Amino acid sequence: MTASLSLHPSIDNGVQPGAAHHAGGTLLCKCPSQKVQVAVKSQTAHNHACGCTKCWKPAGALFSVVAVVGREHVSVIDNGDKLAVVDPKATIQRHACKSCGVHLFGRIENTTHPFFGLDFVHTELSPEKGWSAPTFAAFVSSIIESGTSPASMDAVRGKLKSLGLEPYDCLSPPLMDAIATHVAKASGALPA
Ligand SMILES: N[C@@H](CCC(=O)N[C@@H](CSCO)C(=O)NCC(=O)O)C(=O)O
Ligand SMILES: [Zn+2]
Ligand SMILES: [Zn+2]
Repeated sequence: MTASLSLHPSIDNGVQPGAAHHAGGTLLCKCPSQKVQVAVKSQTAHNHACGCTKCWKPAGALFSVVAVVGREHVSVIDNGDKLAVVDPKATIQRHACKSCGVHLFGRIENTTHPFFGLDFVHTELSPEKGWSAPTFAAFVSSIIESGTSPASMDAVRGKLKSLGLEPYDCLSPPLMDAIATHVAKASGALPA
């Protein structure tokens, strides 16, 4: 791999900072007409590049870029009949457009999951600017599961670091700590 290595079109030339005040926007699928439209009426959080095999990636991208937002801020506003859940057994139920394949939002329905209440969204699907910027890269080693050569991983991690996106092979330490804290409170190892 070379310096022209492409990770995702929204970060390849540098990460754009988010706006201090951002009211949200509308996510659009990639159909030429009758687009699925999903309103997200809040700024997002924990935006990250994700190398896992399950998150939606634009054509040719090695990574998805995905953030979370409270599910109460997410609503389908048009052409919702085109949506279907990609894998009903997955923890994150990704609602995708049946025509173009884009994932409009991923929802956790398990009320005991540490991230219950948060939806996963790809804000590149919105024409609005100012969404929170990605701050790390998750599940980096997972791009091998999609066919990336292990020999490319030094270059991939190097480019992520050069973009200021620290690479992790799971989630970031604060998110892993939050998950572990939730588990410990549920088991009684920590006070609830
Ligand atoms: N190696 C696997 C990892 C998949 C995975 O665990 N993905 C995470 C992160 S998705 C957004 O950060 C996850 O929480 N998945 C739950 C789910 O997808 O339902 C692979 O690459 O497939
Ligand atoms: Zn579509
Ligand atoms: Zn993912």
